[in-house]
Amino acid sequence: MFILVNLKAYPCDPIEVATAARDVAEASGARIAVSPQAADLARVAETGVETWAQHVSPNEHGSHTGSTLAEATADNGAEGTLINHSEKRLKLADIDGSVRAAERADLETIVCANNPAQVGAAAAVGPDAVAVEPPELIGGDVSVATADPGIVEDAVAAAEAVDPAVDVFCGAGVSTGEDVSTAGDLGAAGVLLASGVARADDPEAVLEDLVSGI
Ligand SMILES: O=C(CO)COP(=O)(O)O
Repeated sequence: MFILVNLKAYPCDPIEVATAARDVAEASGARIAVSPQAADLARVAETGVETWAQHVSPNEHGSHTGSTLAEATADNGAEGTLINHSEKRLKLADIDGSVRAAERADLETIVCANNPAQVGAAAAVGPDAVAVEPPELIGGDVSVATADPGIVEDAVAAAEAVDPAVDVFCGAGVSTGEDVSTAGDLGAAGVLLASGVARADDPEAVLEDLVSGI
């Protein structure tokens, strides 16, 4: 199980979380990545933790003010990127363009989706993985795998029907090792989470509990 911690725009210290994630990953052997704000990519990557972007733009080099270039993201230490997060929705053509941009820059990709139908569409674009995150459960206290196990199973089936090589993640409300374990039992290859770590008093303790569920 891959654990990806999305820091969103939470007011946490990205280096404190990155250092904790690096240490827990090293001690446990678990794969843990941290996805900070674009401006923090380089200093998060310098901690040695696996670093992911929250988004890359579909465009190439050129006159694209305000874009997040995949190549610049990779040059600043990112190894992968989320695309189409529920809080950063894209049109289908732009999801495709962002996946292609990430491929050019050798970034691993997870395309997010609200439900199993969108998971099928996202898988068709050819990312490394897709993630189902019901928007109504994001930021809440109940894990998607507990609140709606069927949506995880249906997402796994939807991706499998399109492209069995595409891994399926789930996210929303994940905060404990038991949540990780339940997600794995439903067929998820990993979890995305944010508030459970980014808003925790002791992020390292939460991460240690999370890896106990792998
Ligand atoms: O959006 C998410 C991860 O990308 C999930 O957020 P929460 O873990 O805060 O529910």
